[in-house]
Amino acid sequence: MDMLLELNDFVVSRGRKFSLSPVNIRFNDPNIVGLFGHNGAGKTTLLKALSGLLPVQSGESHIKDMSYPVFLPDTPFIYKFLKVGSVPGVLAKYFNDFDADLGESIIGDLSLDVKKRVGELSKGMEEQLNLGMTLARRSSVYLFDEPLAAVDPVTRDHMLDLIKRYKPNDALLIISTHLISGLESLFDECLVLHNGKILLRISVSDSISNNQSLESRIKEAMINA
Ligand SMILES: Nc1ncnc2c1ncn2[C@@H]1O[C@H](COP(=O)(O)OP(=O)(O)OP(=O)(O)O)[C@@H](O)[C@H]1O
Repeated sequence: MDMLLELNDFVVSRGRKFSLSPVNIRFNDPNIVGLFGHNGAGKTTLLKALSGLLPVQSGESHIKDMSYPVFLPDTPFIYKFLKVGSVPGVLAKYFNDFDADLGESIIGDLSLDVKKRVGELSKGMEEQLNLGMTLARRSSVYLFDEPLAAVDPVTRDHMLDLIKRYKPNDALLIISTHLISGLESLFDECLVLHNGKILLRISVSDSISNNQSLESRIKEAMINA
């Protein structure tokens, strides 16, 4: 399997007080990766720097086919004044990698009223629209920053379905989250960050075959850090 994402001595600083330690990691498989860690561990910093939204102090990142990663921020990014039906056409103008036909079909799947403005949607529907439109972009690497944080359990299930249905089979997806319980079936592997360092990388299938709960492995790593 080709490399999908590789970081070599990747260093990002936020002022004088926080820095990612040189991160060295490689992802070859088109997995769904859970990115865990305490508040302030550096999850957003890592995802934003990989997306080109924060400067990198040193080191480098490589992505398959030199494509750009697709980033889903932790707050909705689609303008609220847009009519839902116009969103795919607008995003296709912003993003070269946006598949407008796929965007329209995802809106159809979500049963959204295309005549409503985005700002008139419920919070959960708006979150699903933002997630769905992010999945309508085509890339080898997707980076989602806490997409499941502020939604009720039913909406969360809809969002998990969206991810499973529309994540390209050959792409890597890294999701930062504080939720472990109930998401074991989503992740193929998990990373734990602490103070800007990767503390733990575990494959979910190894954890299951060792009869360990994913939640206890991750909590143990965070508590003992
Ligand atoms: N705009 C900023 N300017 C300076 N420092 C910042 C800024 N944003 C975050 N930081 C600092 O960078 C460090 C890492 O924060 P980051 O947001 O990456 O953590 P996180 O793991 O995503 O946390 P959370 O789970 O709370 O979202 C923290 O010490 C934080 O205070």
